[in-house]
Amino acid sequence: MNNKNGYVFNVEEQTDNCIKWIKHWFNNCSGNAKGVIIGISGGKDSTVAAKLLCEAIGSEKVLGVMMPNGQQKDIHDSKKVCEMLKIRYTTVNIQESYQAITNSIECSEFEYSNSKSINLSSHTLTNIAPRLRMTTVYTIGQELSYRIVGTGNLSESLVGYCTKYGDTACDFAILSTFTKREVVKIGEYLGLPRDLIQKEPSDGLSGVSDEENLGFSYEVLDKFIRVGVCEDKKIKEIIKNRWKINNHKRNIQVPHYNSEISICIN
Ligand SMILES: Nc1ncnc2c1ncn2[C@@H]1O[C@H](COP(=O)(O)OP(=O)(O)OC[C@H]2O[C@@H]([n+]3cccc(C(=O)O)c3)[C@H](O)[C@@H]2O)[C@@H](O)[C@H]1O
Ligand SMILES: Nc1ncnc2c1ncn2[C@@H]1O[C@H](COP(=O)(O)OP(=O)(O)OP(=O)(O)O)[C@@H](O)[C@H]1O
Repeated sequence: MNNKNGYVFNVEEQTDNCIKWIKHWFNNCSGNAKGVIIGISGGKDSTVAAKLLCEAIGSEKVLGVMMPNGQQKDIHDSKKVCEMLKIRYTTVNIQESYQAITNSIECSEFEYSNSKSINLSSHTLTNIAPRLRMTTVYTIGQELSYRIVGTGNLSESLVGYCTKYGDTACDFAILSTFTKREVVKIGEYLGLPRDLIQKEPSDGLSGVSDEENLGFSYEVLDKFIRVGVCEDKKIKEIIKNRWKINNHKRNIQVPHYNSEISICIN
């Protein structure tokens, strides 16, 4: 892809740089971690991320965690990824925790509400699973001295298609500078099976594809990101609006009224 500023995605160079950065981060910035943990969903992002990790630090240091919420219809893809990459893996089913937290909240009394209780909407429920997965991987990671890998990409991040403190929570985010289509190109370059990296992107939460949820395709979004062009004016506005209203996920607000905060540790 080439834009007015001369941006070209050189897959070979970008993959190489990413692998070098992972290696550097792990060896120098991870606080002597023993390994890394990645949630393996069977989708393209975690598949490509897992492969990059294996190339960078070796498959023996990568632990995959499969976290179905009850039955997951493509769990065979998750197993296939772990076996293909020869990484150790485990399965933690989050269904019981999901039901427990949902019931506990719905059974609690809220003094301000007329009915004294709340029924969680499907939208709110959607974000519970990613936050339980975050709790799961951080718990295992702390116990094993392993660090948590983020698999979020630039496209999802720019339009906020991710759960705050859910799948966005990580110790290092290895795909964060790549658009969705660039992630696929990296996967192809690394020789990953087409059925895994051409799979239709889905959050595995809402029951529909990302593109149905968002109302535009990643092809359109990624072109807008890299080339600055979006032919459909309505979609252009939707994307710009999503970018604006989700800014809070990329920049956490802190007080700015103390312009000079004094910290004396030296
Ligand atoms: N202006 C503002 N300033 C500061 N904070 C603000 C805020 N507006 C909302 N917030 C906070 O953010 C919360 C809403 O954000 P959040 O909880 O993330 O929830 P939200 O953005 O409403 O939903 C997340 C979306 O991402 C999708 N998703 C999630 C996970 C994975 C994937 C995937 O494909 O991998 C997709 C999911 O299907 C859903 O459509 C609010 O409840 C509030 O606490
Ligand atoms: N069922 C699951 N088991 C383990 N990890 C999961 C599961 N669902 C989501 N995750 C984690 O959350 C991340 C975000 O989910 P998301 O659906 O965006 O990614 P993906 O499935 O890898 O790729 P795609 O967006 O192409 O479907 C995943 O990459 C994975 O690390």
